[in-house]
Amino acid sequence: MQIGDNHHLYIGGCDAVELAKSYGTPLIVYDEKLIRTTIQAFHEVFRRAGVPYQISYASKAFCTMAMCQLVYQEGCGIDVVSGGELYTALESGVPASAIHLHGNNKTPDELGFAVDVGIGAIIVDNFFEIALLQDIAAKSNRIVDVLIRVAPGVEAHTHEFIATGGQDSKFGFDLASDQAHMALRQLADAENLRCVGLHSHIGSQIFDVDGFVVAVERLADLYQYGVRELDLPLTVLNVGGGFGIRYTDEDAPPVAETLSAIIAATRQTFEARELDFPTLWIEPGRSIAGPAGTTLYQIGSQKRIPGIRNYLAVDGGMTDNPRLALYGAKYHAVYANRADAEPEDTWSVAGKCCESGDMLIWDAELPNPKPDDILAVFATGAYNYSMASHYNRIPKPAVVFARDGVATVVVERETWSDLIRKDRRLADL
Ligand SMILES: Cc1ncc(COP(=O)(O)O)c(C=O)c1O
Ligand SMILES: N[C@@H](CCCC[NH3+])C(=O)O
Repeated sequence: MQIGDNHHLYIGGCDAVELAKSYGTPLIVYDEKLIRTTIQAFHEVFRRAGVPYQISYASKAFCTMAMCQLVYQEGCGIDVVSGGELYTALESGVPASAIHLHGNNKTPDELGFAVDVGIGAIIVDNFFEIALLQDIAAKSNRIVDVLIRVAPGVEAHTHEFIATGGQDSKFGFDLASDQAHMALRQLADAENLRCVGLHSHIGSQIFDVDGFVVAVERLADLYQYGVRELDLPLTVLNVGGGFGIRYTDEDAPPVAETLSAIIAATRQTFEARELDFPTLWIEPGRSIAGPAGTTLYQIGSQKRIPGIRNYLAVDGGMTDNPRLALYGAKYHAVYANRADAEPEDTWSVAGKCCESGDMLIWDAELPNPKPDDILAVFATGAYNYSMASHYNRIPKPAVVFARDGVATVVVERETWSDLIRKDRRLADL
């Protein structure tokens, strides 16, 4: 946390209080340099290991044109999971060849769009999709590079709603019951699909490397089967994203160590099977976007319930950050206008939605609030704006990138008129 002589919080060299004044609240402020240095740190781990690799930013964490431009400039590909994300990445100027498409239920339109623009790869998720995609690729007379998404039966130690690699998951081909092997056999026979790799993503906000290592070992067996038994042109092992970040002091993210351990496990398992080291893909989302984002809110109403709890309400809430409501997520906050003030009491930070679960932080240690306080909630860069809603017809906040003291609006604040833009009045009333 950077604090100026005026005791204000600074983000990317910009005074957060001035940002709130200039652009209004809630405001999501990204430290642009932090996004860049985080990506550079990922590159560095791979470069030091001297292995072929690709970093694909999982745009679901925060998908806007500016973010796609930035991460592509830093040498990332883009992982998209819908036609809308694909469209955003393409409109930002990222070439289709640097994009790959995920999803457990891609529609024919989405697949057709991806094939038409010449997407880099499609990660096929299920048998229904193999048939659909083969048909679409044949009709447009193209050969499409695909990876298969494998459910490796690994339980990542994270919230059950964001664990995705276990056997009972809606994502991917089950490895234990041989469905993944069967998928590879089908792809070996699919004339317009070229299976170039395997993918697994075991979950999100993971701190423990063991799940990744087990997934790599299991995928290596399947990879060996694909190369040796089916003569597939496999070159890619994509281990997904999921690297945990620090939301509060309880979290201690070992991102570089985790990545190094994944590289070492890949080296060991592939060498043991006398396979060439694959191009190792990762798809970090949260770890790139999350720590760089801070949300600024104007403090509003307060109440003390004697012997029970103190509530402090802000001018946003679950509409811009649904993560506490969904996952019981924890956040750290300070007042941006007196960022070094000592806590005086516990204050639970509530949103302004008509919902008791609309909370941002339970029992935060904070100074007693004053009317002009601006609350800064840290690590809100991932799965906040991208999961924002219009519940209670609350417009989505503005987003700025701050760098070397200069702020740039990358998403305009929505207005009430934006909210009714797609509404149509009944003609006869
Ligand atoms: C297939 C896939 N790749 C990458 C990610 C990004 O995960 P994270 O944001 O935890 O890095 C996700 C989301 O969990 C995902 O589903
Ligand atoms: N949206 C979730 C993570 C899901 C990741 C997508 N597979 C979160 O905020 O933690």
